[in-house]
Amino acid sequence: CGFEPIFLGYSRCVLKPKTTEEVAKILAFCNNNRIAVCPQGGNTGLVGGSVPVFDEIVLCTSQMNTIYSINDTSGVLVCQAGCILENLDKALEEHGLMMPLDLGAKGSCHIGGNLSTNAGGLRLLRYGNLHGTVLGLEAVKADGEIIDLLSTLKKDNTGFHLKHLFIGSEGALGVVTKVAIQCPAKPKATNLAFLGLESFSHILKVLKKAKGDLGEILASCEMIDQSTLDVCTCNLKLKSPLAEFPFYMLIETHGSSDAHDQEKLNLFLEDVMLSKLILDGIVTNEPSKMKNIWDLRERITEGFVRDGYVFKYDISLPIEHFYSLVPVMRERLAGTEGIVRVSGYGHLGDGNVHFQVSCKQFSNEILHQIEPFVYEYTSKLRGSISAEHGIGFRKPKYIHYSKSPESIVIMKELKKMFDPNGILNPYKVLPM
Ligand SMILES: O=C(O)CC[C@@H](O)C(=O)O
Ligand SMILES: [Zn+2]
Repeated sequence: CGFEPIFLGYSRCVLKPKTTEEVAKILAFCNNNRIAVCPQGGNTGLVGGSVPVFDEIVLCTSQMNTIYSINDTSGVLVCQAGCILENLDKALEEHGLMMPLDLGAKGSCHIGGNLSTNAGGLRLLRYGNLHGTVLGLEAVKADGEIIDLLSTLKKDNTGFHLKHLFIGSEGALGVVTKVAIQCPAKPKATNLAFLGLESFSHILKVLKKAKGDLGEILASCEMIDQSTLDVCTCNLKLKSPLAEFPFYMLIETHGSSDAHDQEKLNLFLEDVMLSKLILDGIVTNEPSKMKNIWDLRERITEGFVRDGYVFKYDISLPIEHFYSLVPVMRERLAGTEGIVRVSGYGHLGDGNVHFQVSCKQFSNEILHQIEPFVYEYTSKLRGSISAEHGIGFRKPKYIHYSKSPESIVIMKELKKMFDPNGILNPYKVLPM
């Protein structure tokens, strides 16, 4: 999982059920025999949630890949949990639809894993997170009981909204087996701007202006700092269409009329150029050019790996502080041997920064200079210590930096209720 050696897993048994009933039988057996289970989708997570760290049985959803229905009119897709995100997108394309979420791992991540981790990704700014787009789901509790919450309705206020308990609980309360999700129309027009900027204060101004001027067509707003872009250009040898600048922004628009969208985008770009908010920029709607630009963003994770060891932090902060941790940490780590780069990039439009410190190899000394400082810093600003990657195996002992003692107690009570024997993803998500 991910690229961090601490997540090397071990398991003697991988089970690949095809149906919900098979999942139910496996869990009932494991529950009765007190056998720990690690639910696993595409195993693309970054916090070790899908890794069997203590010889758990792996319950892998890769054989559960049936699409049951796609409704052209309502836009509702119903499928099994093991469908690969990119395959769903391709299937929807024939119906003029697309998945509401998109992430770098789309070629291997499973929709069930996406739900279980409440995956965010690159177009959350426009289409919202899975708590909004998932209409219903089916899940199996630790004791094998099947919970049918597979509504396809947009509106349903009959009682408690139980589906939300399974979205983002990282397989600790149950295994998601089926999904009903609201899919938007595939945009007829997509345009992508790649901008070079001089400072983070300019980025904030451009973000505000993009929200105001592009309004309903704004779909993504990502930022990358220069040292992060270097992992793509130097480590992966990707080509950037712009010269070097301290910061970059990717702004994608989705709309129904190319002429209308381009007019808006061009006016916006003219303004930000004239007012010197940006230093340079290009805009394109050519699929191959858009792909090359998106590669500079989507392949960052892969690029960082080539530095050696990467300390990764996935943080939500109030927007004015989005980048503030980077200079603070650069100062804190100045002169420390073995550091390759201290960088920040990520989902600017959602206030979610991916803060990374890469070094030639893992070092305890560097780790202790970063942690718990990074969590304390985030907590003081009332940010989240895990904005989209979850808690997994990596962060249970830090959850208190983002959650109050009272809410941790409620989470533990819920866990006891859903999984009294603690067989589902033990030692993950919740602190001991
Ligand atoms: O590698 C990471 O830390 C971030 C991965 C992913 O969330 C992204 O936004 O590219
Ligand atoms: Zn991300």
